Amino acid sequence: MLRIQKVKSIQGTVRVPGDKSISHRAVMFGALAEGTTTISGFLPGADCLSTISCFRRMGIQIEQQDDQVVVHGKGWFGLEEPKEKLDVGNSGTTIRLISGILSTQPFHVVLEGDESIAKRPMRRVVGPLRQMGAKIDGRKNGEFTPLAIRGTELSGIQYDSPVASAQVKSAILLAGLQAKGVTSVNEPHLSRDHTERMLAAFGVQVVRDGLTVSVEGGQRLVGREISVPGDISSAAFLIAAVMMVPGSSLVIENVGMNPTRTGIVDVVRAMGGRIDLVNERVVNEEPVADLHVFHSELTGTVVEGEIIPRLIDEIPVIAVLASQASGTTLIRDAEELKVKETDRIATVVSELSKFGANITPTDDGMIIKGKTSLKAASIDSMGDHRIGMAMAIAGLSAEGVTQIANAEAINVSFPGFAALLDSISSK
Ligand SMILES: O=C(O)C1=C[C@@H](OP(=O)(O)O)[C@@H](O)[C@H](O)C1
Ligand SMILES: C=C(OP(=O)(O)O)C(=O)O
Repeated sequence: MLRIQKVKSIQGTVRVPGDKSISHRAVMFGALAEGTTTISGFLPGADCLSTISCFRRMGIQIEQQDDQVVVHGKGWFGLEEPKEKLDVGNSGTTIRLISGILSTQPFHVVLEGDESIAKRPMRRVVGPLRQMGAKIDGRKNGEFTPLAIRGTELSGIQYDSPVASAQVKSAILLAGLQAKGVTSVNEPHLSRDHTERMLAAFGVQVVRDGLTVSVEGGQRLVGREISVPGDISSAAFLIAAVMMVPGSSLVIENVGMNPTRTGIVDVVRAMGGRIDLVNERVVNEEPVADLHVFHSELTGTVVEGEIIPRLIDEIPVIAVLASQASGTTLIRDAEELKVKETDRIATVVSELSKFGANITPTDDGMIIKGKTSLKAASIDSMGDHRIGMAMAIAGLSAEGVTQIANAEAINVSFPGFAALLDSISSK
């Protein structure tokens, strides 16, 4: 149980843990590369540890201590058939990206995860991988886990993805690296492009043409050093904390500022919030900056269209911010929220309503009317890390003591969240 109290102000200079998307990819690509990959700034959260454990079970030697990781890659076909099922835990990124990799491997694997993973749609990757020739089975004709994959020789496809999903795009491109001919993926809006950037850093040729990205089969990856920036999706909770508590200001150093991820900064600024970018630089093909965040009075906004994939994981905390902004905030085109760790339209609405917020669900998002004064509540994260953290932030400006059950889910992406928040709060 996590307890959160109203705070007087948020102040300090901090770093957030490493980017989850980049950490997963660094381990996966390191395992498939020839030679050693050394990762610093790795996120030692439960999801990325699931990725490490899956590759260890396939015979890859990986040393991990806190945020330092060494992966002893054995080349694309150096993986071995695991003796047991692979457990992806709570991680959608692990199961979807690994499905693309395993579709090319000459062995049989069963993939499984927790209760939340069992409800998340898999045909979005299973369908296109089958079109490439992959042999994949799963409950409800491959829609749900457990998935059983028997790798084989694949052929490249030109895939028009109905969703802007980096997990779908990445699974297909990874399979495409060992498929005959060229594989390309087109998406309705640009989703996060860490796979494309990191493959290039590992020596792979990746061709982008607008919203279409292509790779040719038969390419090899070469091990290297990767420095992972702080996760903007984790920084988002601290940005929101500053905006919620009058008189606050905070420096968040070394945050990944990949433009496919910075929707949160754009939305907070559109609401009237001040975030200054300092010391902007590029590390391993990824833009990075220090964020200077200042408390500001916010007004409601509309969040829709191409920005949605650029802030999809931040919508729970944007809803919290919107409850403290004057006027109405509309969030549209975000039906993808329904297939995350929980149905995040339903869980944000149910939990934020408990604080007294004025929030209504819609088919593809939510409507929040502000500004309401929040009262402490008894919250359930429902096993969803982002719901747990978003509600903790709401608790910072609520009268009384907020209690968050199942708060251990927060370790999925932000180990040390509660202690970090405490260290910058004055009560
Ligand atoms: O590729 C990734 O690392 C991720 C992609 C997104 O999911 P979708 O691809 O399902 O949009 C995001 O929500 C998830 O937290 C991480
Ligand atoms: C949706 C998320 O992750 P994943 O899909 O990897 O479980 C998330 O971190 O919010």
